[in-house]
Amino acid sequence: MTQSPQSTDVVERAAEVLREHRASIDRLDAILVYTLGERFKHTQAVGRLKAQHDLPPSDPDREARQIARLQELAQDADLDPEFARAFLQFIIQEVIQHHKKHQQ
Ligand SMILES: O=C(O)C(=O)C[C@]1(C(=O)O)C=C[C@@H](O)C=C1
Repeated sequence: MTQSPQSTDVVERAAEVLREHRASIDRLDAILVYTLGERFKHTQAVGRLKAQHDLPPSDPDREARQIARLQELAQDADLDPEFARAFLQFIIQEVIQHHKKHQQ
């Protein structure tokens, strides 16, 4: 079956909807980046504190509580909890590498 060409109106409306979604995506990406920047400021301070007081870079009990909490939040937010877990784990691994550098 051949498709009938779409009217200019339909094509323009689709382009407008796409533009609107992309504007929201750009705004949310900026929020993510600024939020991560804020988070890393706190974890850098934690890293210095841990180095000063000879505390271990990682705290698996704390991580388990964070992951459980984030997975509940993810469910409420209609986000895949497994994705939320993997994302947090990825960030925490990066933080732990930073903490280790403070201790060298
Ligand atoms: O809370 C800490 O002790 C941290 O070092 C921060 C943080 C995190 O990024 O949230 C990182 C490493 C730990 O294993 C647990 C949590």
